[in-house]
Amino acid sequence: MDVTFPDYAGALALDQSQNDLFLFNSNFNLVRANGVSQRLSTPILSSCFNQEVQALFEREKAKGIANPMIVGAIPFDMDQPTQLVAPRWSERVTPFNTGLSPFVDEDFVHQVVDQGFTPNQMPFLEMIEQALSAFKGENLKKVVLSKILDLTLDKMVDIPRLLANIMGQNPNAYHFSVPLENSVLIGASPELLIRKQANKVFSNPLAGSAKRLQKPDNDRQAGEALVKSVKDQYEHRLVVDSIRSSLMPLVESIHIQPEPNLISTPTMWHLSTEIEATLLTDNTTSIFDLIKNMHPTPAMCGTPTQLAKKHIESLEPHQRGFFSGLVGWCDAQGNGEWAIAIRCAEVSGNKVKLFAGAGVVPDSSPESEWLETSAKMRTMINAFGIKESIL
Ligand SMILES: C=C(O[C@@H]1C=C(C(=O)O)C=C[C@H]1O)C(=O)O
Repeated sequence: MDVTFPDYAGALALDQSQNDLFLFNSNFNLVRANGVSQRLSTPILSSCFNQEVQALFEREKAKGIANPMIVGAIPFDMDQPTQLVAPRWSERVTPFNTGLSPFVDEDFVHQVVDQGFTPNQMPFLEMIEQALSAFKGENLKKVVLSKILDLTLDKMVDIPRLLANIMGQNPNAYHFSVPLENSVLIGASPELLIRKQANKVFSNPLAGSAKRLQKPDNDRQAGEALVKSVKDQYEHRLVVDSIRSSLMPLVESIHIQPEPNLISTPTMWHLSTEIEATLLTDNTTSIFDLIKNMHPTPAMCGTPTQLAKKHIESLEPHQRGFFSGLVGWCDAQGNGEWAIAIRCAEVSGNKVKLFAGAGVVPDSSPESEWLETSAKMRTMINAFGIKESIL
């Protein structure tokens, strides 16, 4: 049966006229929200952040909302302002699963009028070389470096239709559409920083990547080679070790898969580890406290965190903003889910920014990191229906 966009949007309860819809969809929760009752832009690391969250929830409760929600985005740099809101309307329902996937809206096509990378290929390769020389002198073990692709498209982007395409093309991802001040942050992330349900927490870090290939045999071999790659296993282990040590002081028990799984998105292979923990009893740890301990993991930043962050600030010519930050929701009862803002775009009218990063360790090669970051941008290039070869 042919599935048209209106059918698909109907199944998603996507309102085609709403450009300011917040949506977050995982295998566990579909959260939709709309309008702004209160805003919270205080940086998450600010000393008054937790008090402000409490005060915001209290004011919502005073309006008669039993279990208010906060939705939005947290930047890569936790000292920068958040864009969080208590919405006027929200709902959390069982996740979207209509059996309509896969859905590709063949008529949703964009042409690229103008494009530019920051940094361009040559300066990107030099940036990676500089990172490689930084491993020699210091205690640096891994640094994640990124590039931005700025696109001007031939027409304004229809956000609900883009979202339907993202969901149809990437059925297993964390789907999100988050209205920001002057743009919409929208994408299909494969990576979960944290889901919290009462005193149970779950995290699913990824690190170590290979591009999917067209021919099934080659594709399978690329996945197998990733599992055997000492470099990628090392890159991955740094992330898992960091999450273990950030959760340890807060949990009663923790279970971490001994070896990573191989997982795939339509465009990439990744090494993936599932982590489950139970918080200490009588614990007042909020999901934001957990985020403060965990974010940014070495999957987005590097190891050791502060040193890697310093290198990112000096090597990357762009500001990441919300890219490689977090998108999600939480409620006043302490539940919530925050995915990492990757495989996504910031869209404003017909202007689009794509982002992709890659973990650099001493065995990395600059050319491979360029190719890996381009491959990661494919998720969104495909979702926009961009046919020309621009990467
Ligand atoms: C930073 C990105 O991806 C992250 C980096 C990975 C890696 O270096 O192998 C893998 C998955 C993500 O944790 C991105 O997609 O932009």
